Amino acid sequence: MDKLKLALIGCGKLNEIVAKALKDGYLPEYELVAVMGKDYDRAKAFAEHHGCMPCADINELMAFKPDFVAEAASVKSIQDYSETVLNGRSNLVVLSIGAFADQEFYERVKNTAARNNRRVYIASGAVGGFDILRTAALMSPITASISAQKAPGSLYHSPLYKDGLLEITKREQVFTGTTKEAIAILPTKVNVAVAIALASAGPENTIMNIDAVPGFEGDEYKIEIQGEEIRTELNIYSRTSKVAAWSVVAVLQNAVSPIVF
Ligand SMILES: NC(=O)C1=CN([C@@H]2O[C@H](COP(=O)(O)OP(=O)(O)OC[C@H]3O[C@@H](n4cnc5c(N)ncnc54)[C@H](OP(=O)(O)O)[C@@H]3O)[C@@H](O)[C@H]2O)C=CC1
Ligand SMILES: O=C([O-])CC(=O)C(=O)O
Repeated sequence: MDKLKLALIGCGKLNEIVAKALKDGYLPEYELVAVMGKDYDRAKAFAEHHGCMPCADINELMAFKPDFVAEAASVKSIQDYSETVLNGRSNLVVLSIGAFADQEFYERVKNTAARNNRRVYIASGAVGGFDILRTAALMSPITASISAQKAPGSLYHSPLYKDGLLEITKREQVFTGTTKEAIAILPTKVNVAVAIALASAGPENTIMNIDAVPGFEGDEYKIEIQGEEIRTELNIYSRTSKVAAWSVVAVLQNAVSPIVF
Protein backbone atom coordinates (compact mmCIF):
# COMPACT_ATOMS: atom_id res chain seq x y z
CA MET A 1 0.00 0.00 0.00
CA ASP A 2 1.15 3.56 -0.75
CA LYS A 3 2.49 5.41 2.25
CA LEU A 4 0.67 8.46 3.58
CA LYS A 5 2.49 11.68 2.81
CA LEU A 6 3.53 13.73 5.85
CA ALA A 7 4.66 17.36 5.66
CA LEU A 8 5.96 19.47 8.54
CA ILE A 9 5.42 23.12 9.44
CA GLY A 10 8.39 24.02 11.65
CA CYS A 11 11.86 22.56 11.60
CA GLY A 12 12.86 23.25 15.18
CA LYS A 13 13.34 21.10 18.26
CA LEU A 14 9.98 19.31 18.24
CA ASN A 15 9.62 18.47 14.56
CA GLU A 16 13.23 17.26 14.62
CA ILE A 17 12.04 14.60 17.10
CA VAL A 18 8.99 13.77 14.93
CA ALA A 19 11.17 13.36 11.82
CA LYS A 20 13.66 11.21 13.73
CA ALA A 21 10.85 9.04 15.11
CA LEU A 22 9.69 8.44 11.53
CA LYS A 23 13.25 7.53 10.49
CA ASP A 24 13.51 5.20 13.49
CA GLY A 25 10.45 3.22 12.40
CA TYR A 26 7.70 4.51 14.73
CA LEU A 27 5.54 5.60 11.78
CA PRO A 28 5.90 2.93 9.09
CA GLU A 29 2.68 4.02 7.33
CA TYR A 30 4.10 7.49 6.55
CA GLU A 31 6.78 9.04 4.38
CA LEU A 32 8.12 12.52 5.06
CA VAL A 33 7.76 14.57 1.89
CA ALA A 34 8.31 18.24 2.74
CA VAL A 35 9.14 20.78 5.43
CA MET A 36 8.95 24.53 5.87
CA GLY A 37 10.11 27.03 8.48
CA LYS A 38 10.49 30.79 8.52
CA ASP A 39 14.13 30.73 7.47
CA TYR A 40 14.53 28.82 4.17
CA ASP A 41 18.15 27.83 4.84
CA ARG A 42 17.20 26.14 8.09
CA ALA A 43 14.40 24.26 6.31
CA LYS A 44 16.89 23.24 3.62
CA ALA A 45 19.36 21.86 6.17
CA PHE A 46 16.54 19.98 7.94
CA ALA A 47 15.27 18.58 4.62
CA GLU A 48 18.74 17.41 3.58
CA HIS A 49 19.18 15.68 6.91
CA HIS A 50 15.78 13.95 6.79
CA GLY A 51 15.53 13.20 3.06
CA CYS A 52 12.57 15.40 2.14
CA MET A 53 12.02 18.65 0.21
CA PRO A 54 12.41 22.15 1.71
CA CYS A 55 9.64 24.65 0.93
CA ALA A 56 9.73 28.42 0.92
CA ASP A 57 6.05 28.85 1.74
CA ILE A 58 2.80 27.07 2.49
CA ASN A 59 1.72 26.85 -1.16
CA GLU A 60 4.93 25.02 -2.06
CA LEU A 61 4.35 22.68 0.88
CA MET A 62 0.75 21.96 -0.14
CA ALA A 63 1.84 21.29 -3.74
CA PHE A 64 3.17 17.96 -2.39
CA LYS A 65 -0.47 17.05 -1.58
CA PRO A 66 0.34 15.77 1.91
CA ASP A 67 -2.22 13.57 3.66
CA PHE A 68 -1.10 14.99 7.00
CA VAL A 69 0.60 18.24 7.97
CA ALA A 70 2.11 18.29 11.47
CA GLU A 71 2.70 21.73 12.96
CA ALA A 72 5.36 22.50 15.59
CA ALA A 73 6.00 26.15 14.77
CA SER A 74 3.94 28.94 16.37
CA VAL A 75 0.45 30.25 17.08
CA LYS A 76 0.90 32.61 14.14
CA SER A 77 1.63 29.72 11.77
CA ILE A 78 -1.68 28.11 12.74
CA GLN A 79 -3.50 31.41 12.27
CA ASP A 80 -1.89 31.91 8.86
CA TYR A 81 -1.85 28.41 7.38
CA SER A 82 -4.53 26.13 8.83
CA GLU A 83 -7.25 27.02 6.37
CA THR A 84 -4.86 26.65 3.40
CA VAL A 85 -3.84 23.22 4.72
CA LEU A 86 -7.42 22.03 5.13
CA ASN A 87 -8.58 23.50 1.82
CA GLY A 88 -5.63 21.62 0.29
CA ARG A 89 -7.35 18.47 1.64
CA SER A 90 -4.75 17.60 4.24
CA ASN A 91 -5.38 16.68 7.85
CA LEU A 92 -3.64 18.93 10.37
CA VAL A 93 -1.93 17.97 13.64
CA VAL A 94 -1.55 20.99 15.93
CA LEU A 95 0.78 21.76 18.84
CA SER A 96 0.35 25.56 18.86
CA ILE A 97 -3.21 25.12 20.04
CA GLY A 98 -3.33 28.63 21.49
CA ALA A 99 -4.53 29.88 18.10
CA PHE A 100 -7.88 28.26 18.90
CA ALA A 101 -8.48 30.45 21.96
CA ASP A 102 -10.10 32.79 19.43
CA GLN A 103 -13.60 31.29 19.23
CA GLU A 104 -14.40 32.78 15.84
CA PHE A 105 -11.18 31.42 14.31
CA TYR A 106 -11.76 28.04 15.95
CA GLU A 107 -15.25 27.78 14.43
CA ARG A 108 -13.94 28.84 11.03
CA VAL A 109 -11.23 26.17 11.07
CA LYS A 110 -13.73 23.57 12.26
CA ASN A 111 -16.08 24.42 9.37
CA THR A 112 -13.21 24.40 6.87
CA ALA A 113 -12.17 20.93 8.06
CA ALA A 114 -15.75 19.66 7.84
CA ARG A 115 -16.26 21.11 4.37
CA ASN A 116 -13.13 19.33 3.14
CA ASN A 117 -13.87 16.12 5.01
CA ARG A 118 -10.56 16.47 6.86
CA ARG A 119 -9.60 16.59 10.55
CA VAL A 120 -7.71 18.85 12.91
CA TYR A 121 -5.97 16.76 15.57
CA ILE A 122 -5.22 18.56 18.85
CA ALA A 123 -2.10 16.83 20.14
CA SER A 124 -1.98 16.26 23.88
CA GLY A 125 1.43 17.96 23.98
CA ALA A 126 2.86 18.36 27.46
CA VAL A 127 -0.47 17.53 29.15
CA GLY A 128 -3.27 15.01 28.56
CA GLY A 129 -6.44 13.57 30.02
CA PHE A 130 -8.61 15.14 27.32
CA ASP A 131 -10.78 12.01 27.38
CA ILE A 132 -12.01 12.43 30.95
CA LEU A 133 -12.30 16.23 30.58
CA ARG A 134 -14.48 15.92 27.48
CA THR A 135 -16.58 13.17 29.02
CA ALA A 136 -17.16 15.15 32.23
CA ALA A 137 -18.12 18.26 30.25
CA LEU A 138 -20.80 16.21 28.48
CA MET A 139 -22.31 15.02 31.75
CA SER A 140 -22.88 18.37 33.48
CA PRO A 141 -21.55 21.92 33.52
CA ILE A 142 -18.00 21.84 34.90
CA THR A 143 -15.47 24.24 36.34
CA ALA A 144 -11.89 23.83 35.15
CA SER A 145 -8.50 25.25 36.07
CA ILE A 146 -4.88 24.64 35.24
CA SER A 147 -1.93 25.62 37.43
CA ALA A 148 1.59 25.70 36.06
CA GLN A 149 4.96 25.68 37.79
CA LYS A 150 7.78 27.22 35.83
CA ALA A 151 11.40 28.08 36.53
CA PRO A 152 11.87 31.85 37.02
CA GLY A 153 14.50 31.80 34.23
CA SER A 154 12.00 30.37 31.73
CA LEU A 155 9.98 33.61 32.06
CA TYR A 156 12.99 35.85 31.39
CA HIS A 157 11.97 37.00 27.89
CA SER A 158 8.25 37.16 28.67
CA PRO A 159 5.94 39.96 29.82
CA LEU A 160 5.72 38.19 33.20
CA TYR A 161 9.38 38.90 33.94
CA LYS A 162 10.11 41.59 36.50
CA ASP A 163 13.21 42.72 38.37
CA GLY A 164 14.21 40.33 41.12
CA LEU A 165 12.33 37.31 39.69
CA LEU A 166 15.56 35.39 39.16
CA GLU A 167 16.46 35.88 42.83
CA ILE A 168 13.19 34.80 44.48
CA THR A 169 13.69 32.26 47.26
CA LYS A 170 10.15 30.93 47.50
CA ARG A 171 7.27 30.15 45.12
CA GLU A 172 5.59 33.25 43.72
CA GLN A 173 2.42 33.56 41.69
CA VAL A 174 3.19 35.51 38.51
CA PHE A 175 -0.08 35.15 36.62
CA THR A 176 -3.73 34.47 37.23
CA GLY A 177 -6.45 34.90 34.62
CA THR A 178 -8.27 32.97 31.94
CA THR A 179 -6.40 30.68 29.53
CA LYS A 180 -7.43 33.07 26.75
CA GLU A 181 -5.65 35.92 28.56
CA ALA A 182 -2.64 33.67 29.28
CA ILE A 183 -2.02 32.68 25.65
CA ALA A 184 -2.34 36.30 24.52
CA ILE A 185 0.75 37.21 26.54
CA LEU A 186 2.63 33.86 26.45
CA PRO A 187 2.08 32.40 22.95
CA THR A 188 4.97 29.94 23.23
CA LYS A 189 4.41 28.78 26.80
CA VAL A 190 0.77 27.99 27.52
CA ASN A 191 -0.61 26.23 24.44
CA VAL A 192 -1.24 23.33 26.79
CA ALA A 193 -3.63 25.46 28.82
CA VAL A 194 -5.75 26.30 25.77
CA ALA A 195 -5.88 22.60 24.86
CA ILE A 196 -7.14 21.76 28.36
CA ALA A 197 -9.70 24.56 28.12
CA LEU A 198 -10.98 23.46 24.71
CA ALA A 199 -11.49 19.95 26.07
CA SER A 200 -13.33 21.20 29.17
CA ALA A 201 -14.90 24.57 30.12
CA GLY A 202 -13.63 26.67 27.19
CA PRO A 203 -10.76 29.23 26.94
CA GLU A 204 -12.78 32.06 28.50
CA ASN A 205 -14.00 30.02 31.45
CA THR A 206 -10.89 28.04 32.36
CA ILE A 207 -8.68 29.70 34.94
CA MET A 208 -4.91 29.54 34.71
CA ASN A 209 -2.40 30.24 37.49
CA ILE A 210 1.33 30.34 36.90
CA ASP A 211 3.83 30.10 39.76
CA ALA A 212 7.54 30.81 39.43
CA VAL A 213 9.38 28.27 41.57
CA PRO A 214 13.07 28.75 42.40
CA GLY A 215 15.30 25.80 41.57
CA PHE A 216 12.56 24.12 39.55
CA GLU A 217 13.44 22.41 36.27
CA GLY A 218 10.90 21.55 33.56
CA ASP A 219 7.15 22.10 33.60
CA GLU A 220 4.51 20.85 35.96
CA TYR A 221 0.79 21.20 35.35
CA LYS A 222 -2.05 20.53 37.76
CA ILE A 223 -5.43 20.29 36.05
CA GLU A 224 -8.58 20.28 38.16
CA ILE A 225 -12.16 19.88 37.05
CA GLN A 226 -15.32 19.66 39.04
CA GLY A 227 -18.70 18.60 37.68
CA GLU A 228 -21.84 17.24 39.29
CA GLU A 229 -20.62 13.65 39.13
CA ILE A 230 -16.99 13.85 38.10
CA ARG A 231 -14.08 15.42 39.94
CA THR A 232 -10.53 14.95 38.80
CA GLU A 233 -7.05 16.22 39.45
CA LEU A 234 -4.29 15.47 36.99
CA ASN A 235 -0.63 16.23 37.66
CA ILE A 236 1.72 16.08 34.73
CA TYR A 237 5.44 16.75 35.05
CA SER A 238 7.78 16.91 32.08
CA ARG A 239 11.49 17.56 32.40
CA THR A 240 11.73 18.83 28.81
CA SER A 241 9.25 19.64 26.02
CA LYS A 242 10.15 16.41 24.16
CA VAL A 243 6.85 14.91 25.32
CA ALA A 244 5.01 17.31 22.98
CA ALA A 245 6.80 15.90 19.92
CA TRP A 246 6.14 12.32 21.01
CA SER A 247 2.47 13.20 21.43
CA VAL A 248 2.42 14.11 17.71
CA VAL A 249 3.91 10.70 16.92
CA ALA A 250 1.14 9.15 19.04
CA VAL A 251 -1.54 11.14 17.13
CA LEU A 252 -0.11 10.02 13.78
CA GLN A 253 -0.11 6.41 14.98
CA ASN A 254 -3.71 6.70 16.20
CA ALA A 255 -4.84 8.20 12.90
CA VAL A 256 -3.98 4.97 11.07
CA SER A 257 -4.51 2.45 13.84
CA PRO A 258 -7.34 -0.11 13.84
CA ILE A 259 -7.54 0.46 17.62
CA VAL A 260 -8.04 4.10 18.60
CA PHE A 261 -7.38 5.50 22.07
N1 LIG B 1 1.08 21.94 23.07
C1 LIG B 1 2.20 21.73 23.73
O1 LIG B 1 2.24 20.98 24.70
C2 LIG B 1 3.46 22.40 23.36
C3 LIG B 1 3.48 23.27 22.32
N2 LIG B 1 4.66 23.85 21.95
C4 LIG B 1 4.63 24.77 20.83
O2 LIG B 1 5.20 24.11 19.70
C5 LIG B 1 5.80 25.06 18.85
C6 LIG B 1 7.18 24.59 18.38
O3 LIG B 1 8.03 24.37 19.43
P1 LIG B 1 9.61 24.08 19.19
O4 LIG B 1 9.82 23.04 18.16
O5 LIG B 1 10.18 23.85 20.53
O6 LIG B 1 10.07 25.50 18.64
P2 LIG B 1 11.42 25.91 17.85
O7 LIG B 1 11.59 27.35 18.13
O8 LIG B 1 12.54 24.97 18.14
O9 LIG B 1 11.02 25.72 16.30
C7 LIG B 1 9.99 26.41 15.72
C8 LIG B 1 10.05 26.21 14.22
O10 LIG B 1 8.89 26.77 13.64
C9 LIG B 1 9.24 27.70 12.62
N3 LIG B 1 8.23 28.76 12.57
C10 LIG B 1 7.83 29.59 13.55
N4 LIG B 1 6.86 30.41 13.12
C11 LIG B 1 6.64 30.09 11.84
C12 LIG B 1 5.78 30.58 10.83
N5 LIG B 1 4.94 31.59 11.06
N6 LIG B 1 5.85 30.00 9.60
C13 LIG B 1 6.70 28.99 9.34
N7 LIG B 1 7.54 28.48 10.25
C14 LIG B 1 7.51 29.03 11.49
C15 LIG B 1 10.62 28.18 13.01
O11 LIG B 1 11.26 28.66 11.83
P3 LIG B 1 12.74 29.32 11.90
O12 LIG B 1 13.65 28.23 12.34
O13 LIG B 1 13.01 29.74 10.51
O14 LIG B 1 12.61 30.46 12.90
C16 LIG B 1 11.22 26.90 13.54
O15 LIG B 1 11.65 26.07 12.47
C17 LIG B 1 5.75 26.39 19.64
O16 LIG B 1 4.60 27.13 19.23
C18 LIG B 1 5.54 25.96 21.05
O17 LIG B 1 4.88 26.93 21.83
C19 LIG B 1 5.83 23.56 22.58
C20 LIG B 1 5.86 22.68 23.63
C21 LIG B 1 4.66 22.07 24.13
O1 LIG C 1 6.38 22.71 27.14
C1 LIG C 1 5.40 23.07 27.80
O2 LIG C 1 5.22 22.69 28.96
C2 LIG C 1 4.27 23.91 27.29
C3 LIG C 1 4.46 24.80 26.15
O3 LIG C 1 5.55 25.13 25.72
C4 LIG C 1 3.23 25.31 25.55
O4 LIG C 1 2.15 24.93 26.04
O5 LIG C 1 3.32 26.09 24.61
